Amino acid sequence: MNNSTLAQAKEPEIILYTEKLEVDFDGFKAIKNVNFRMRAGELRFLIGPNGAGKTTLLDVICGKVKPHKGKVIFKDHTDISKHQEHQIAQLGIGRKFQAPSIFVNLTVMENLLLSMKQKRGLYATLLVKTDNAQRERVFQYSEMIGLTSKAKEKAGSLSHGEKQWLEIGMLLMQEPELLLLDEPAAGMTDHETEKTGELLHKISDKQSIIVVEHDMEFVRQFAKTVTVMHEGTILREGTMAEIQNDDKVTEVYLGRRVVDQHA
Ligand SMILES: Nc1ncnc2c1ncn2[C@@H]1O[C@H](COP(=O)(O)OP(=O)(O)OP(=O)(O)O)[C@@H](O)[C@H]1O
Repeated sequence: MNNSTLAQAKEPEIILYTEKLEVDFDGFKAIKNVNFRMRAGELRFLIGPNGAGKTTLLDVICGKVKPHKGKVIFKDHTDISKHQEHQIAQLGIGRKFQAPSIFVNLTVMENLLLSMKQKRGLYATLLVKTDNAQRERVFQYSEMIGLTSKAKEKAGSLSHGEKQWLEIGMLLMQEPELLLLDEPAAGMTDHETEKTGELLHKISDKQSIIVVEHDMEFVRQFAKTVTVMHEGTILREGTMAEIQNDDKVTEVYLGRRVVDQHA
């Protein structure tokens, strides 16, 4: 790293950056020399055609995939590229996958309680009495995800969109500083999609978020900054207006205008 890169990297507002990141799957380079960088409080959308390396980049950040080369620097310059997934989660990075992994036979409130950062085991948490601070947190996040009125309903009875919000709420209960979300609005109704976008903006008041997204209408409506990936590299970065007028971006999306398609 040269001096100017080092100076930039030490800027306090940078929450995460990767340096010359490379992921190799048996000789196939899914990520090639990626220098990704984001500031605290950003809501960053990651887009790109199928196979561009978006999910792999999230997998590396959360520790699910180990890079072949390069670094992933989080917050206070900790290189998390060799950390285990649970260590990375403890450091403050939370990942939500596309399929919800909620406990369908437990209530919304119980699901949130179980997700709380604590030393007790899973079921001990449900058996012992919750204290005021815990109840306050459950209330705060059930309110944020719009499920306060359904707090006592079984998670299995929620709509698809509500299940996704519950899982985001469960992630928030762990108080991560950086959330990684994979297509959070996939399969949602228009109304649910709109509410999800608003929720992401609310969360980004305090936390940083990276969203992998295919739905260009959703990105257009809610993105502040967009990173476009293509064939394992970062092709472009900018506002949606800049991205959708970029010839190279249009070209990798098979000549169609980015705003008109669902990649
Ligand atoms: N475990 C793996 N083993 C081998 N190849 C993999 C593995 N995971 C991903 N790949 C390959 O790496 C490339 C990038 O995949 P990745 O899932 O990161 O792309 P993506 O941009 O998220 O695509 P999509 O939008 O289709 O989900 C693809 O060519 C994929 O086939």
